[in-house]
Amino acid sequence: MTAEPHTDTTVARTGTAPAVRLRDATLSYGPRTLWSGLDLDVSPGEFLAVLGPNGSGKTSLLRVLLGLQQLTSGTVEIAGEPARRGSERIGYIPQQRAVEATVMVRGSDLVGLGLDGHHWGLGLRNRRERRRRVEAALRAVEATEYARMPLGLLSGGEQQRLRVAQALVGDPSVLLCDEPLLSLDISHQRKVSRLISRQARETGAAVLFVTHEINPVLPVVDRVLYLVDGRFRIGTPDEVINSATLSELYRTDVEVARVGGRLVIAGAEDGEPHHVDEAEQA
Ligand SMILES: Nc1ncnc2c1ncn2[C@@H]1O[C@H](COP(=O)(O)OP(=O)(O)OP(=O)(O)O)[C@@H](O)[C@H]1O
Repeated sequence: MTAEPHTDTTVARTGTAPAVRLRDATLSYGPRTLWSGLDLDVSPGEFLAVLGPNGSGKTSLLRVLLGLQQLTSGTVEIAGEPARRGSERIGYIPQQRAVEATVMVRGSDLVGLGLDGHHWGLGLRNRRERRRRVEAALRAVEATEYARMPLGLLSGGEQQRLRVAQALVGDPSVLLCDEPLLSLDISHQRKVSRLISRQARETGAAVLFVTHEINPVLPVVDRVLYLVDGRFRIGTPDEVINSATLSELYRTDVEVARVGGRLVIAGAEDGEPHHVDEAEQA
């Protein structure tokens, strides 16, 4: 889609080299095109929320940036270089999968992989610095207490906080987060959102944050990429998450209301992806 609301001019305005750049990007699986003509620049320090119903291609976009999935056409660059597997510039919080109860790897070892998982042996060079950084990352997600326990014995939320620490510990230029708040309680949702946005502000990491629930991150989001059935819009939350734009994207009547600083969306075909749940209001 090429019309005016989708034109991405942030980088041109600020003059900063983009951390992520997609040009005329198309991704198809066989005859099915997930998205096409996607032009997107994400600046260092920017927080971009990636929204859309199930199957709209959000995770696939992250896989493209990770070099795990080839574009069908167009180009993708991370910090000026073509996307490639195993880039140490990228921190990645994958969509959560339960770890088998038999997995004996300790939480602190998982976090350490975020520092030297790309280069076997690097950790031996400076063990003290490595330990300091791992411990700081564990403290940041409040995981110190259980960091020595086997992963398989931890709750889903505890495991998730360790994945967040693993993604942050390497001080990445680009932080890719695939629904990182799932399975976290409200208090840890807030803490993790703030932690990720602080990382963006303080280290200049560009954040792409896939989520079905915009409200926990609304205060820290700079722009939104909203994908629906091959169509998309890019802009500030106000530019994109409004009744007119979402009705156009979903091709059905969608109502968006602001309630106490939160967005309530009704009528989207994916249910109500950003409605305020009871726990959130508590
Ligand atoms: N390697 C693949 N080959 C064929 N189809 C694929 C492949 N990977 C993903 N798909 C399909 O592409 C579509 C988009 O998948 P993707 O995981 O990117 O969606 P999503 O927006 O992240 O969805 P969700 O919100 O459910 O996580 C899905 O219908 C999926 O089945």
